[in-house]
Amino acid sequence: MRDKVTTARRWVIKIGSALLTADGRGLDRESMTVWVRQMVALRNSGVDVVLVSSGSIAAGMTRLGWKERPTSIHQLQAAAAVGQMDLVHAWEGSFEEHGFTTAQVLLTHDDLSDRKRYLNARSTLRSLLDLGVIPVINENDTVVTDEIRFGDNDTLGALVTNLVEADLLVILTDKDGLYTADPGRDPNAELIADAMADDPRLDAMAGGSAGALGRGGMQTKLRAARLAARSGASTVIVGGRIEQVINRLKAGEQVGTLLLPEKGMLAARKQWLAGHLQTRGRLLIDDGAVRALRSCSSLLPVGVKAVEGNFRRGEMVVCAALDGTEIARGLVNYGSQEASKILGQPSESIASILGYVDERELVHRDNMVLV
Ligand SMILES: Nc1ncnc2c1ncn2[C@@H]1O[C@H](COP(=O)(O)OP(=O)(O)O)[C@@H](O)[C@H]1O
Ligand SMILES: N[C@@H](CCC(=O)OP(=O)(O)O)C(=O)O
Repeated sequence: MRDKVTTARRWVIKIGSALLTADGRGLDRESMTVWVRQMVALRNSGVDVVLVSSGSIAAGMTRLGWKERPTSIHQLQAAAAVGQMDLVHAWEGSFEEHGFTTAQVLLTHDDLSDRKRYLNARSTLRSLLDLGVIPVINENDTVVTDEIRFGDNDTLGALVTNLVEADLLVILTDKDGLYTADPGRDPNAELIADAMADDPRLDAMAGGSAGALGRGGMQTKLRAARLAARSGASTVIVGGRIEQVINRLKAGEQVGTLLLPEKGMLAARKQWLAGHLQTRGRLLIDDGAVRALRSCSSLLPVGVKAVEGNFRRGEMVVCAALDGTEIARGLVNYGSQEASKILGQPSESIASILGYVDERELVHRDNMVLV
């Protein structure tokens, strides 16, 4: 099941206040550099990374010397305005050490509910990703009012996952994952490894309240997983202090709780795939591959006879039989130049031909619609 994590090409990583601010002692810059190192490795392996970072209010409180979280919205907004400076400064400095550029993106509910602004935000984020920039997103706390704020960044993380069509939402928090009960209160609570996001039994388990610094607790993380599932994305809720947590997730290790979208949701993604993307090229496939695709298998390079067009990894291509009949469309795992080199070859040879392996499939069945 962890292949949903290892094969995901676009990750939204949300880091909560409880983790980022070292339990209220200001920003935990040391941990931030550790996560940055891993996010850089992820990016270098070809995965797009979008960071949703909380912590502005908590960082601002420390800067202003406040011990207690204020209750007045204006004081919270003032703290957020102060702390956001610290926050982006710390992320920027840390990514810069690895030669990566960051961008601050502050969003409000209105930005995502108004179609024009939604599309605008989407284009900007896509452009940033195309430029190889790491977007660092938070809620625009200074302008939102209580009634319209997301409040917790779990929800924001999920909406950003939908917005950028990410395959995976990773919620880093202060507990190792979702437990059968709040582990702070129940010593017998057990970690859940995998579940369907829509499993109703999870509601009672996530019922406990948030920690002192976070806003949502597990309830909002579960809701976020369900929101992310709407666009076919999986969610991992995992402890941000687990050593090498991002690297281990990428390697397929079973850390944290994986919440999967239901099958119907995947169908929705496929519907979207079918209707909304321009195709950039064509793969001509042999009869064996036609049969494999029609029985819902992935397309392997071995079944491809010719590559037409100029496309990049992640773009939509047509898979057609040798007589030109269109069989399927899907998102391709290798650009046209690489695809031409590995066509007709067994997947085991990809590494020796290209010098690296992204995926053994040319088009994975999850990213393919039969025509
Ligand atoms: N079933 C559960 N499993 C794990 N943690 C839970 C559960 N129910 C409630 N919690 C609480 O949720 C907290 C994490 O949420 P929160 O404080 O909002 O963190 P963050 O700032 O990372 O969003 C945990 O510290 C824990 O006290
Ligand atoms: N946007 C605000 C609040 C977000 C917040 O605390 O969220 P979370 O840590 O995810 O529960 C901030 O940056 O402090």
